[in-house]
Amino acid sequence: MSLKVEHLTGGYGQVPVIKDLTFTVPDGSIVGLIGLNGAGKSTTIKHLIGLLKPQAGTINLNDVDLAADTDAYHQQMAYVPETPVLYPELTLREHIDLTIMAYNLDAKAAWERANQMLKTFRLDNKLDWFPDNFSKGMKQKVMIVTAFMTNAKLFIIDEPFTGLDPLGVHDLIEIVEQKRDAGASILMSTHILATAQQYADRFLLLNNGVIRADGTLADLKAQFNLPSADLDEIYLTMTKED
Ligand SMILES: Nc1ncnc2c1ncn2[C@@H]1O[C@H](COP(=O)(O)OP(=O)(O)OP(=O)(O)O)[C@@H](O)[C@H]1O
Repeated sequence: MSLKVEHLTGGYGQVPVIKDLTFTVPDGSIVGLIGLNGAGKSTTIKHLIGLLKPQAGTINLNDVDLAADTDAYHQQMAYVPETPVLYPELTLREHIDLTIMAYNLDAKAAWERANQMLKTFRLDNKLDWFPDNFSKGMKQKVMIVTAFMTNAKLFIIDEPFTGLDPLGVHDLIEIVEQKRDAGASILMSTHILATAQQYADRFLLLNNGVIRADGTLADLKAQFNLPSADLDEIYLTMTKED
């Protein structure tokens, strides 16, 4: 079960950006996708959400193959992009209703989940606002609510910590941990290593489009032979290898 990626090679043209990636995001775990600017994190994510077509390899979520059954795959996953994408002509309430339709959710239960998160993010009194009236962080929170109100098995979050205030980061982590504890798989790309180290169960270190290391912090310490290092030191060591 969970997300299984095998021998994934892909990118934008003939020359691959990511090369032969094999990894899993197990059920009930938060995996941090870590790498320098240009390492291939966003390209990997674009493949996982079906925006790019692999040159080789397979992407499988709970036995549903992305290439073979794209709709069933998408029903099981939710994505929070780095830059919020909202419909300018729809209110916050209409974004929630649209998500209920797109994911075929039970409206009452979904609204209960959404209302809880809207309250946490202090957006519960802004249901009739349009996206133009929201700040960047507020738009990001709307994206988080519409993703996490679904029953997705896999949540992919691209660089979630940069646009949120510290309280927002804290609230997001609580929401992510609740989903993890309920058995979901979460993959998040980030440069904020201290936060990643605190909350992720496993890490995937990408360097120049290949996986340099994969595992828990203890696994990484062993792989890099740095028994007392933190994620920051391990990451810096990796970047100096080139
Ligand atoms: N639309 C595109 N067309 C062609 N090449 C691209 C495109 N987007 C990214 N690339 C290239 O793919 C490589 C990996 O980029 P990617 O955006 O996946 O990196 P990243 O790890 O997400 O970096 P960052 O931390 O800066 O977001 C880079 O060499 C980049 O130049």
